[in-house]
Amino acid sequence: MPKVLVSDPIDQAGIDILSQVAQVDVNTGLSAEQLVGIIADYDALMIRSGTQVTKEIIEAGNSLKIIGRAGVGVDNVDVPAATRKGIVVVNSPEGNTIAAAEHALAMMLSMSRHIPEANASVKAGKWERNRFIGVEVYKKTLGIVGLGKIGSHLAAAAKAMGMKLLAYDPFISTERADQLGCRLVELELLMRESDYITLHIPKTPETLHLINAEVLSKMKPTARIINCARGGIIDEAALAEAIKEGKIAGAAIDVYEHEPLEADSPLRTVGQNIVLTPHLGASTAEAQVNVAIDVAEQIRDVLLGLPARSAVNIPGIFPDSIEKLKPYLQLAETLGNLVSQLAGGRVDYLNVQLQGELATNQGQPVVVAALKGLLSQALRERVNYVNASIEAKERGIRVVETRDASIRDYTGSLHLSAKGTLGEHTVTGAVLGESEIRITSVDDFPVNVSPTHHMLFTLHRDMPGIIGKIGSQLGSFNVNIASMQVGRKIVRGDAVMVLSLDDPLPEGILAEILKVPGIRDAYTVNL
Ligand SMILES: NC(=O)C1=CN([C@@H]2O[C@H](COP(=O)(O)OP(=O)(O)OC[C@H]3O[C@@H](n4cnc5c(N)ncnc54)[C@H](O)[C@@H]3O)[C@@H](O)[C@H]2O)C=CC1
Ligand SMILES: O=C(O)CCC(=O)C(=O)O
Repeated sequence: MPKVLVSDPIDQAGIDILSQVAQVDVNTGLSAEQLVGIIADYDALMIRSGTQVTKEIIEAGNSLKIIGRAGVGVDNVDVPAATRKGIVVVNSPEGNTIAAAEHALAMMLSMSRHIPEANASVKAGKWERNRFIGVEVYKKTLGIVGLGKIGSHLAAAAKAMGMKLLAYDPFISTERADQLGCRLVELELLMRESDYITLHIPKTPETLHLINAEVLSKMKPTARIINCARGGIIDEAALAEAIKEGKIAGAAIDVYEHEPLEADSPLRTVGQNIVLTPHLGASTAEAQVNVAIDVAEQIRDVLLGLPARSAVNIPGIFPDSIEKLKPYLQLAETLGNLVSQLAGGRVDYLNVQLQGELATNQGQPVVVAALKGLLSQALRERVNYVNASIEAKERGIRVVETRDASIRDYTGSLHLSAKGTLGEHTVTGAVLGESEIRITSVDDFPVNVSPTHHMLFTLHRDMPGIIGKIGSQLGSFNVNIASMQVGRKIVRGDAVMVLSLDDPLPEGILAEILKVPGIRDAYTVNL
């Protein structure tokens, strides 16, 4: 019988499901070393946010087939390490949406009406009615950062309470924001105009300390901020200082850069203008049953050899023919990611054309893979083969699939065009041999390059000296070029340059490149 380790408190409904197919050991509060010591005995690991599933634990888990996160964020799992080891990571993308949105709402209201301090005061025997004059949220402006599942639910509730809504989400269409009654704006404007700001974004390298001292300084002195998303999105020291110095009116925080919150955290000494809860966003009876059942069912299915419905790292829904399609899925994902970065974040249209032999195949998985790539900048590991189409639909992205079997430049190729904030861009790619992926055109200029982690694309006039100038610009920023190729249709006309780089492009370099005479556009891409 397979063995499942449950290392965080999980609702009994989940344990009951797992027990149908496995021996279940509930062992919470283990240290990382203890987990490394015992994990080799287990086929599955089920966690909440308390367990950090590190590379060392994954490497020691020689029998592990699946890690189930009973919740949304998988930032406490080293997903790349699990993927490399062939371990499926699953989550529950929607099981606690309502709970988290309601917690943010509760935080906003309790902060506005001083509920925690008033409660403590009455329990201490006092009756201080004049000390606790609050403010109403009615007709106030709520700025929602991240208009995904939780942000959208909160928008509906806040609208019903008579609040005006602003939203910042570079990956959501204006139409979707309009539907939710939100005015889509840039972060700076949201920070300036909102009376309440609430964060509902994932923690990624881009969102780490997104709300720093400078961003906090844009807030009105009467404004308040709520973080029920992830610790580390707000710079905690800067937040504590902003409240202590009266630069902002208050904050309500559920999640912390280090959990449990350290004894000497500056947030603990802010005083009465801050409400702190110990990562309770998902802690409702309903949400805990939802996520436990959702994830336990997926663990049970995978242990029975069936696909998982919310795998964050590998496709879970395709039949056996997946082996044949695999290189094309990889191609589609890469091209989707590439075209989303060329077109700018807010893509509202994607055309996927299946060419050659691919046009005669099952197309849907390839389109889904392209969408997964397209949305990966916004949703990271939360977008998977199962939810990519729904996520795209919710973001108002129009998806069109076309086929042209007569295009035979390669056995099978894929042409993607997307329209976003930076205009319409196209990319084509093919699979060479068994599995070698190539980008074969960019904006209809022919090239033949392998995708790499860091790339630079330019649109320029084909004229003497331009390649050298770009080379020296990159050199002056200490960026090493691994390969370079120019694609053009006519001599001395327009051309694209594709550079594969060994290093990420530092900030500011694009502005310098755009100053080079003849360069029309330049894009950095990270694949
Ligand atoms: N406190 C708690 O107990 C809980 C916390 N969470 C956290 O809440 C967060 C949101 O969850 P969901 O709404 O389910 O996720 P979601 O994936 O549905 O929505 C996230 C949204 O953030 C947007 N986004 C991504 N990067 C962005 C950026 N740099 N700037 C602005 N927007 C950006 C995406 O376009 C997306 O619309 C996650 O971090 C999740 O882990 C979720 C449940 C419970
Ligand atoms: O497991 C929990 O209680 C935390 C939930 C959470 O943060 C999430 O689902 O992302």
